[in-house]
Amino acid sequence: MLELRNLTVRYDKHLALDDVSLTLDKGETVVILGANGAGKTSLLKAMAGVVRADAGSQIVLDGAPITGLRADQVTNAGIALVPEGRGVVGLMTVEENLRLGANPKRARAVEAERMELVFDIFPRLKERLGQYVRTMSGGEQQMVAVGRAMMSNPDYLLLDEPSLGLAPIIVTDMFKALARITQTGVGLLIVEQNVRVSLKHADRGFLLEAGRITGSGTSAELLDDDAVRHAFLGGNS
Ligand SMILES: Nc1ncnc2c1ncn2[C@@H]1O[C@H](COP(=O)(O)OP(=O)(O)OP(=O)(O)O)[C@@H](O)[C@H]1O
Repeated sequence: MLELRNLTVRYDKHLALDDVSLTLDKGETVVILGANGAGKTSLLKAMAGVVRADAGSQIVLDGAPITGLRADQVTNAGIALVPEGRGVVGLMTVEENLRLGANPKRARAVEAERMELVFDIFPRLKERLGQYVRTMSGGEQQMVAVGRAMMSNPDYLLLDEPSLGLAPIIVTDMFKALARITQTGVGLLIVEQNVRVSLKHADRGFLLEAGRITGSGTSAELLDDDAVRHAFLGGNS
């Protein structure tokens, strides 16, 4: 289990995350819903070791504290981040991008086996191995980003707005691929503004407003929640 206990993040005097606590199990999908500037990216970056958490914050992986680890150490511990904007290398091919994600320290399976799993999840990547990523569509680039993160053999995958800028049909395909990833036992933490689609695919969710958790529940509960409807789904729709 991955646990956040009282996670607080500050940029100088600005409090971006205030005492956030939550848990994520292997094989489950949890979504963090929040408007622009709510702190969603900061939450994932703190978990991934990209930004520093304040004193008193605890990030705990299977009972062991991992607070303060560097990004590469967090990846070695089994947590992979798919950043906003995807972070793929446009001037490299699909294959080169995937190999960048391979992590010898977590080589429970050899690189070729990881690659086969990625092709199983995203068959198109196998067909496009030699294509330069910058020539790919947004949806295909998102496949490369998720595939690359999967190459590190993570137990937990953190995804920053995986649906951003994608057409609805592509978003549906992406969430189907993510569901396939959870079937392999990986836990997913997804931050999203696309409330309907993400709740449809998630087990549970949290509402993040101005750096604080203001609500939580199963996906069905959140879809039925007045505050969620009001904030994200256009009133009573
Ligand atoms: N490096 C930084 N320096 C100063 N302030 C920052 C920094 N990064 C984020 N912030 C501020 O922290 C708050 C939370 O930002 P964050 O990017 O985590 O929100 P978000 O929910 O991901 O927003 P968005 O959906 O717009 O990406 C915002 O007010 C933002 O301006």
